Amino acid sequence: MYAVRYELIKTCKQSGARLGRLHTPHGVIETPIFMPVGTQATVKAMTPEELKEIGSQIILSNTYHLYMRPGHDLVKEAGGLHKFMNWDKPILTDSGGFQVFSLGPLRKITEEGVNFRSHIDGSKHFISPEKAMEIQNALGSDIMMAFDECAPYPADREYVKNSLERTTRWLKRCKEAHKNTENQALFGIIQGGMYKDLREQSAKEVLAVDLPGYAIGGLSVGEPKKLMYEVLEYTTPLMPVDKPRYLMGVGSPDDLIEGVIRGVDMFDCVLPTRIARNGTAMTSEGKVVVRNAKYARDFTPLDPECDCYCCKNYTRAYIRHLVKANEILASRLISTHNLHFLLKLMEQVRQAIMEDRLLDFRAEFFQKYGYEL
Ligand SMILES: Nc1cc(N)c2c(=O)[nH][nH]c(=O)c2c1
Repeated sequence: MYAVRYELIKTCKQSGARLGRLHTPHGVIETPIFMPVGTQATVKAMTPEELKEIGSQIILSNTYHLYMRPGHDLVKEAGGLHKFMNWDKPILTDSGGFQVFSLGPLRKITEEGVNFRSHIDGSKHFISPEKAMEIQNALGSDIMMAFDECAPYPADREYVKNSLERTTRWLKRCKEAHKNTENQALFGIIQGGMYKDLREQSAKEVLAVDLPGYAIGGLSVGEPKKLMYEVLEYTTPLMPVDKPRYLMGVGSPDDLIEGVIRGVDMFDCVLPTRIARNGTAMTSEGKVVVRNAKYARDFTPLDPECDCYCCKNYTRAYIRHLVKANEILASRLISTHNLHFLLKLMEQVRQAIMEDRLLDFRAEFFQKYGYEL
């Protein structure tokens, strides 16, 4: 019996996309779902109450960052991550591998694990699959990610093959080391870069490890969108239909829709909150870079079709003023809007799947947003 159970509700007749429910110890999640990213135990600029208000069902937090600061032992002493950050809905934690690998020259990979220096103070550290499990067990997340290596893009075939095979060996060590299996679900991660046969090999090896869910890693790492869609096209059909499929690091409106059409159930990305802090909003008519002078006297909402707190109460002119004045409220308002926009988009996607018209919805949305089909 796993801590997390996926229930397939319906498959869209028009697209093959899936409607599901993910049952977790902290509540049921309607899928397909977008997970706001709360790197350091906070979705930047948002309170948990505001996240719930805009419809967040689950959030993601980063193992590497919480290990570095304030430390997983402190979070455990506080009663776990849910209590520490006052969030009583589901939490997914990544394994830390991706952040550690992003440290570039500061890290050294061995079969045992990864030696690296802290991005905060340069101190030396080592994370192994066992350590990644210890940290996530201490955090108490509902879904824990296996310690893996996300191959860079581009990467040569031999590197990607060796890397995926090590990721498989690490996954087996993760499963062995995982405690608290009744309350925390471990997900495996399929790698293999942009090579079809290596994706098939990684899927075969990772899916042979019996787990409650699986992720597709190694995408959204700088490859062209079309290439990501192509890899998804032949990877998701290899995955079990009765378990959730999580595409890591993906979160633009077009990629979410294209991912769902290709059978993905879960997504996460820093994009909506990151671009918000740079003064860019996602709207029903495409991106609005609100700091642009053309909005100086635009007394209309960021998005005329949006019913979020930001769009109901503030104008582009006011938000532009806040951005130019580097006011904290700018990040708060645009983050609120962008997250609401993506969560609302996923609600519309779920409705379109229910009505067997997801491809029609894509055509309508792309036309309005300014995407090319
Ligand atoms: N784009 C990506 C974002 C991520 N957070 C991850 C990850 O955490 N692990 N493994 C991955 O391959 C990966 C890819």
